[in-house]
Amino acid sequence: MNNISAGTCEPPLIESYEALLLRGSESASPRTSFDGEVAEQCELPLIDLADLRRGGEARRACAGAMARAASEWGFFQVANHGISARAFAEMRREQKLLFGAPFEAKVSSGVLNNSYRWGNPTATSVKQFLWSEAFHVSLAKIPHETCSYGYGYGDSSSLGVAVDKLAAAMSALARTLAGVLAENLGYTGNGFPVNCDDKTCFLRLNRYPPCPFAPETFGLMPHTDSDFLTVLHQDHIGGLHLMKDSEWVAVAPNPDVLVVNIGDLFQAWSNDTYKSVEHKVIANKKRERYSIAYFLCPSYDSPIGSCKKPSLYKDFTFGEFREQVQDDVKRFGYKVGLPRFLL
Ligand SMILES: O=C(O)CCC(=O)C(=O)O
Ligand SMILES: [Fe+2]
Repeated sequence: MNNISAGTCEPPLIESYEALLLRGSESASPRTSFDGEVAEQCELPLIDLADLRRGGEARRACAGAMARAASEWGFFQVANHGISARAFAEMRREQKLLFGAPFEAKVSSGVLNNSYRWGNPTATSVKQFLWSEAFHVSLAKIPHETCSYGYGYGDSSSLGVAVDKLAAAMSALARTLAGVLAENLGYTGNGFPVNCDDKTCFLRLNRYPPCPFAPETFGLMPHTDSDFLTVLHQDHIGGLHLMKDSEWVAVAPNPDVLVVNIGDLFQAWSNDTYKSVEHKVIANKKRERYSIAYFLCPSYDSPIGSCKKPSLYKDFTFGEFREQVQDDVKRFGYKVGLPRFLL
């Protein structure tokens, strides 16, 4: 990393990739290696949230369709979601400025609470390399002074405002969707998930630079999300793939809708009724791609529990789940996830 010239905004992906190639180790586990097949494009189930607001039979049908998609696909798209195109455009503008800042500034200026990541520091072969950079922002605190990254790029107030505004809108939407899905399984409590507020969640700003080794390279490796539910806004480039009936399928990109997926915690709480499905991003040779993900998470000390007895899973808190995931990634190079907690 010593040969980075001042002002270069790109992380040293090529250098790191080539260093891994030189190491020549092909020890990637089979579950993380690229299979080289071009996946078919699919249309995810599309849920019109205007029906939810209509109430009565329209709401019931909408909730039913959402629950079906959550159990058959683990994924769906929502239209008429109520978040303005302007809020996404403003965030995207800030996102582009932020990723356009010098690499050194992204790494060391402390911007967005030191949440910058790039590549895959634990990769032992090119099959595990990630052609992406991201700010994985805990919403516990985004003090506005950490929104400044100097070098004359961007200014603290507009980045902070865009993050706050979008996080609030995505939070409200994620909670509404989680509430409807929980209600569908008989939940009658107030607000779902419990112990979840604006400060326990995460916002992730992703950028996938053009990749000379595409499409044989991951932007993001196959994974499931360690949360209750994720809401994703992507641009028009495409690259997101998900596992459907044991095959990878590509999600047709549509910036006018949001992609929603069930996370591990919802799968556990729903006793496997809703599915936390593996997904990945394939890098693109020519075009850069941006996405924004909101992760609906409870506080670390929250017991996840189950809506049905007997539960398929041991009792665990979100903190215990995260710790186990981190331990497994350190020990094996990949996340084991929910199977660790099966009874
Ligand atoms: O960028 C995407 O399309 C997917 C992002 C994702 O899966 C994640 O951030 O967990
Ligand atoms: Fe994900």
